[in-house]
Formats: sequence, structure tokens, C-alpha cells
Amino acid sequence: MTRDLTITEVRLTPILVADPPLLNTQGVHQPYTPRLIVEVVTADGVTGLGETYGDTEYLELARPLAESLPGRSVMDVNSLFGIDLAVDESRVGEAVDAGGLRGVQSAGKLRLSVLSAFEVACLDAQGRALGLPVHALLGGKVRDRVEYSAYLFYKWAGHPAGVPAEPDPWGAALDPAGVVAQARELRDRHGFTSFKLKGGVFPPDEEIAAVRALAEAFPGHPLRLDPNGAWSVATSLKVAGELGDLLEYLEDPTLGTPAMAEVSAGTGVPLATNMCVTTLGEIREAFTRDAVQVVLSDHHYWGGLRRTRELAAVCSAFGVGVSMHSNTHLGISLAAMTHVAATVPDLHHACDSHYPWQSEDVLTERIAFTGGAVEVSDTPGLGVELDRDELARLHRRWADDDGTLRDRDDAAAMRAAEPDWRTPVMPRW
Ligand SMILES: O=C([O-])C(=O)C[C@H](O)[C@@H](O)C(=O)[O-]
Ligand SMILES: [Mg+2]
Repeated sequence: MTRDLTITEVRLTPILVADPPLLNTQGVHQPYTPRLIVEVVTADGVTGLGETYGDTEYLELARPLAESLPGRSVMDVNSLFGIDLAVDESRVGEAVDAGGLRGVQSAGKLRLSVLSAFEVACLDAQGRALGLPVHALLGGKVRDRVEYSAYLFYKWAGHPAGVPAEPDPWGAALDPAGVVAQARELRDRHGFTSFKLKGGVFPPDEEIAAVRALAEAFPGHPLRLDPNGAWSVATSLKVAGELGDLLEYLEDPTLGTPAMAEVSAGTGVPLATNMCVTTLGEIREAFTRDAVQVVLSDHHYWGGLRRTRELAAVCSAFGVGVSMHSNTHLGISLAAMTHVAATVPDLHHACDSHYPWQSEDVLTERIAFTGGAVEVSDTPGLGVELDRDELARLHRRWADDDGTLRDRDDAAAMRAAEPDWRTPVMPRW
């Protein structure tokens, strides 16, 4: 049967999803965080799904892009990237991104972060129409399960008093014992065997103690520490020296390629990044200076699943390892991450995922981790279905918000507890 894969409609649904009070060096997560759900509908009624950041600047780009798609085919993914998508340069500049945790903010990166959701939606629609899973459209899976690591956060027991929020069953984790208890809980629920601690929250000695406690509780398991660039070169070297062999890698101990190169030259601990290599333009300097040994890809800002594979090929050519970065995301993105990760031969580290922290999703069935991994789906497309009632509920929450929560701002969320809090000047330590 010939299918008509012409796009007839694109639906954009911004939502706010519940998020626990997870701490990072910039502040704390808001009680609700914005995401954007993209639906691309074809002439013969197939709907493909995508998901990306839902902050205003992403929505402003997604709207004209959505309007320009009807009449194109979901097969024309390459031409998506040629669509003229003007970014208001005054909104971006050379500053770091709004969350401050994903490296440089550039017009190109913003554009790719929006396009990626449409690419994923087109691939999902292609797969559903052709009866093929997305991994098959990417050349086929080379593994049946994709491993994820437990993403540990220092956290409060709840959002600050008076801040409306969903109930939080996780409890506080503010010291080594709390971090180990959280790791056990994540291991027991999902079977994770490697652990990443989000650092840059407390003075380095406290975070060193937490990693030591994890090593004692989980001997031989891969451990990572990620302070999001909160340390100076000297502090980074001191931490690397103290934690030495306990770490699988140290993630973005310090900011910028020159500083990372200095740390790299002074330690045998591998360095990973989702902050100094986040665009093609940053690769040459970082790789030729041996500043990083592992790049944490992220299909959202690298521009989709096919570009993630291209990134992996470049990394492989330079002998640089690949793993995957995660921000707060829902099941559509977890499915997309899993499909692409299944096709990357040189994936030597478990991927990051925030998904266990998300109590809400827009899928009819949540994606499960078993033994710390997600089974790669062979169902056509991404293999997930939209729960329209839940999508509508989370959209109503977005529509009812007065604008306070529509843009992620971890420093503003922190001020609800510490009114004088300002985004810290880096390096903090
Ligand atoms: O550096 C990283 O791995 C991240 O940026 C992940 C997330 O942004 C995480 O730090 C967060 O959301 O607090
Ligand atoms: Mg990181």
C-alpha cells in the first residue's frame, strides 16, 4: 500500500511537569518544569511524537517551524535543517544557557534544540507508517538493551514551604548517608549498577566524602561526579587526586576547554563533558588539546538522532568515548535516546537519565528500567503512545501559570528558600 506521508498538521503542546527539589550548583529545580510536546500528523493519519525544552525561547522558534511544515513529507528530514529559522540573536549571545548547565548558548544550538523534536517526530511517523522501529531507520540496533546510570542528586525533602508542589516520596539527601540511601533506592527500584552524583552543591570535601561512601556501599561499581564547572583547575586536580581510581570519569570539573585541558594534563582520571563540547564548533579545540575523554551527547541540542550518530562517529575517529547527557525529560525523549543509543557501536558508558525523577509522563505506559537498562523497542516508530488526557492536564497547568514557571530558572527557585541567592560566580571553589 502506498502511504501519503505529507504533513498536514503539526501540534505543539507546552506543558509543565512536576520536578522534585533537586539541587545543582546554580540553585534548585522548580516544582514544575516546562517541556514541549510535538505531534506531526500525515495525510493518512499517522502521528509522530517529539519532545524538547519548553521554555519561551524554544516555543517562539517552534511555532513558525510548525507552521512551515504542512505540505512537506515526513521523509524529508534533511530539508528540515535547511528551514530558515531566525533566532533573535539579542536573546542568546555568548552567555551560558538559561539553566547554566549545558555550556554555551548560541543561536545555532537553540535552533537545533527545537529542530531535534521535529526530527524525532518525523522519524516516529516514518517508522509507524513503514512498520519499522526508529532504530531500524537509523541503520539498526547493535544492542537490545541500553544501560542507564542512577542519577543521584543532593535534594531537600520537599520544595520550600508555601511553594505549591506535588508530593515528594524521595526524602532529603544532603550528606553522604543520604546520597547512599538514595542510590540504594534507585538501585532497588530500577536495578542501576552505575551511579552519577550531581555535585557543585557543597564544598568539594563533602562531595568527596559522598563519593567515598558510594564506593564503600557499591564496591567496583562505576561512579561519576559532576559539579557542572564549579571548581577551579587546582580544586579539580585536588579532587581528581583524592578520588583517583574510584571514578569512572569526572564530569565538567571546571569551565571551558583551556581549563579542562589543564586538568586533563594533570590527572589520569578521564574527563567527561556536556558543557565544553556541546556544538560541532567546539570539537576541534577540545579534541586536539585532549581536554576531554568522553563526550556526553544529547540529541536535543545536537540536533536529533542522526546528528547524534554523526557526533559519535567523530568522537570515535578521535578515540574519544561517548555517553549521554540528560536534563529533565519525559518518556518520548527517553524512547528517542534509547533508539539512538542502541545504534551507536562505541557506547562504552551507561547513559544519564532524569526519568526516574519524573512522577508524571504523557505516555499511556511508562518506560521501565530493568537491571538498570531500557529494552530497545521493536514496535514501529518510537514504540510509545500519547496519553491525551494527561497531556491536556499538564498543558492546563502550563496555561494556568502566570509565567513564573514557564522558563526554567534554578536560581529563582532557590530564592524561595534563600532570598539572597544569586547565580554563583564560577569557579565557586
Ligand atoms: O551537567 C549535566 O549533566 C546536566 O546539565 C544535567 C542537568 O541539567 C542537571 O544538572 C539538572 O537538571 O540539575
Ligand atoms: Mg554534566
